[in-house]
Formats: sequence, C-alpha cells, structure tokens
Amino acid sequence: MTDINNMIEQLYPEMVEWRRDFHKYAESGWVEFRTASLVAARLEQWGFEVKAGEEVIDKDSRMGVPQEDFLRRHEARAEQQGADMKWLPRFSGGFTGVVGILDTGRPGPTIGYRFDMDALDIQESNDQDHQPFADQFASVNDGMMHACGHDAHTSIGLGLAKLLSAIKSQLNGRIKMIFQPSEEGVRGAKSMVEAGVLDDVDVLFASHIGTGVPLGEVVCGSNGFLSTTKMDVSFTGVASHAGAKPEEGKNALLAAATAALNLHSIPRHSGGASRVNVGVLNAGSGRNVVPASAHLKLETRGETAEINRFMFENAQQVIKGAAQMYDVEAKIDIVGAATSCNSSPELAPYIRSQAEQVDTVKSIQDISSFAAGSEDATYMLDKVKSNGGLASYAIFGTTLAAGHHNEKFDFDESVMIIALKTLALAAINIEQLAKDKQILSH
Ligand SMILES: O=C(O)C[C@H](NC(=O)Cc1c[nH]c2ccccc12)C(=O)O
Repeated sequence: MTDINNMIEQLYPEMVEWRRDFHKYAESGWVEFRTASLVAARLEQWGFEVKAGEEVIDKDSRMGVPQEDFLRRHEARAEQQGADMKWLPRFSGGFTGVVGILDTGRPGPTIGYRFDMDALDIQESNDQDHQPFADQFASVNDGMMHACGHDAHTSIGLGLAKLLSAIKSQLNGRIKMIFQPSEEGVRGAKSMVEAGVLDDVDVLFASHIGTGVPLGEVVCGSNGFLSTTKMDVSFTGVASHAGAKPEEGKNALLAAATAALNLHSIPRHSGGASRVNVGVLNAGSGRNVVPASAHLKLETRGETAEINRFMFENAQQVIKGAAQMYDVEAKIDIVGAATSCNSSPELAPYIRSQAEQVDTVKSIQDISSFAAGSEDATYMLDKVKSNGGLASYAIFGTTLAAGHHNEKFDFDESVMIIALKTLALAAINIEQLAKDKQILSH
C-alpha cells in the first residue's frame, strides 16, 4: 500500500498534466481523434495489447455519428493539434474507441474498466473567474468543452493503466482498459458492446466524478439510471407564398409545433418514472413563406426499458399523427439510446473495502439511487451481468465550481487520486472477490 501510495503521488502531477491537455483540446462525440490516438500510443508504450477503431467499434451500432465532412475536418484538426500519427488513421471515419489489454499470464478473472473520453457541445467560458481559462487550459476547440469531467475520466484511466502495468507482477488474470467515445447523447457504448468488447469481462468497473457527490465521498454502486431514446425528427412540407397562395403550402412548422405540444401530453406510467423533452425546435425559412421544413430534437426516458418503450412508441404515434394532420412527411432518426441497469449488489461491499483504504475518503455509500439521468455504460453493465459477471457504476465525489454541462464547469482535481487508488486496489485485491464470488475466468 505504501508503495502504491508513493507511485500514485508520483503519477499525480502527470495525471493533472494529461487532464489539462485533454481539457484544452476538448473533442466531442465521434471526433475524439487526438484523445484516442494519445491514449492508444501510451497504452502501447506501457505494454498493453492495443485494439483500436473498427476492432472495438461496431460500425452499424454507432448512433448520432456526425456528417462525413465534419469527421474529416476534425481528423485534420487533430493532426494539427498533436495527435499520434501512428494511431490516428485507425480512427478515421469516426471509430474513436480504444481497448488496452494487460495479460498477467496468471489465472484469474478479466477485470474491465470503462472510461469515456468525449466533450460536450458547449462554448467554454472565457471569464477570468473560470480557472481553466485563467490558467490557460480552456478549450481551444470552438463549441467543444469538457464540462462533465470526461477529461478526468480519461486521465484516471491512463494513470490506472500506467500503474497497473508497473505492478503487473502483483496482479492476476487480465486487465481490460476500455476507452469509450461519445457518451454524451448516449451514442457510443452500444457499438463497443456489439463489437464484443465486453464478452470476456468478468468484473466491470464504470465510474464518474462529481454528479453532486462531495469530495471525499464514494458511491460504490450508482443505480437509477433511466432508459432513454434520443430522436431527431425532420418534417418536410411544401413552401408557398404566404399572401398569394397560402392554400398551396403544407406547413411543417405547425406539424412540429403540434408534435411538440402533444409529445408533452403523453400520459405518465403507473410502473415508474417517465420523461419526455423536446429540447430543440427549428422551423421555417422566412416571414412570408409557408414553412416547408421543421426539425425537432427530443428524448424519452423511463425507469425501466419497458416504460421508455411506452414513451417512445407514444412519441412515434404523436409525431406521425401531427404529420398527417398537416399532410407533411415526418422522418424519425434514432440518434442515441441507453438502457436502465442496476449495479451488482454483491460488488458494492468489495468496492467499499477498497475505498476504506484510501486515506482521503471520508464517507462511503454502498448503493445510491439518486442518478435520475442516463448513462450508456448501462449497456456494458447489462452485458457483463447477463454473462454471469459482476458490474458496478461508482461515483467519486468532488467539489464543483459550477454544475455539469455548464460553461464554467470545473472540479477539484484531487478526486483523481481517490479514483485511481480505489480502482487500482480493486485490481490488486481481486483474488479476494474471485474467491468469495467464485468468478471464473473465461
Ligand atoms: O442522456 C444523456 O445524454 C446522458 C446524460 N448523462 C449524464 O448527464 C450523466 C449523469 C447521469 N446522472 C447525472 C447526475 C448529475 C450529473 C450528471 C449525470 C443525461 O442524462 O442527460
């Protein structure tokens, strides 16, 4: 433990450096070209077998992938911003996932760790009271910002990889480091599951920093993530002269507005929590033109997959009905999805016993159902659990300068030490869990 503590103390400044570098070069979903290339290069340097790009991302299971020209532009941008040129081509076309495997050669379970790498579509604050701006590591990429802590997640993942490779002789089984693209909008996890990345994982640790949990507190199993479906809807009508020939028009704006109002009229569900939100409505082209096009961005959520399906099916019905009412076409694209899933209750006490050994941890909760948001890591948890493995989603609390998804989001970086120590101990002591729970390696 003292050894590990010393090693982590030495690693910490490097993790802060990585985190600030990822923060400065924030990359949103499916264009994490620079980030993924640097992750792959470092994993390789530390002796991991590295799988990248289409090896770990199933092409057709990706959701909400940006247009080709956007992908190309950002690949070129990544090159200019110091991407690793050996690895960059592997991610071309938006396959920005990386998996590193460390095989100890000794029997034991396969332990998976999942980290997300994407930033949000937010313009970062340039106020002097925003620390990343004052300290000159605010995002240089327009409209992209790490405002949810995935820069920390990526750095924790790298720190953990470097540490575990250095103490490989003390470990058993296999370590699988999973670096996922495009968590925001819940677009990326499913493609890694479908590529088979989770098939051999016996124990999975997913985690998040912050989320309202104070610094020094660890939640071992965060439950309550809502199942969700994200949709883009395009209504197409017919434009006409609003004064001379209004009767020739087919009004896409009114169809979209009708849909928006009635989507929020879908009944509640007696089986549990449900949500619907139309977050964006854009329509029309000019004051004196009957609007021929309209676009909605919306989401449904449910406490269970069944409740979300109820919301989604009703939403489709409302959209089709609104389109029919105004004789326009409606096209629905699914651009993101996640399921609900609970952390394995058996894993929480094990994580607790690791967190208890971390000197700066002040308080530990086994299971919390506070979440109320969504997470596509749930697909990964689900996969591991359905194969008979154990999976948990942990929260490492930290002090926030502003809330998640805010342009002044920032956090106390020392949370990275707590996360790194807890997650490293979870690998070091895995034999204990393997014996207790009779987890067999594949
Ligand atoms: O659905 C999404 O796009 C994922 C997104 N996920 C998060 O924001 C992560 C998250 C879940 N619960 C919390 C609670 C506080 C901060 C962040 C989260 C959400 O729920 O909108």
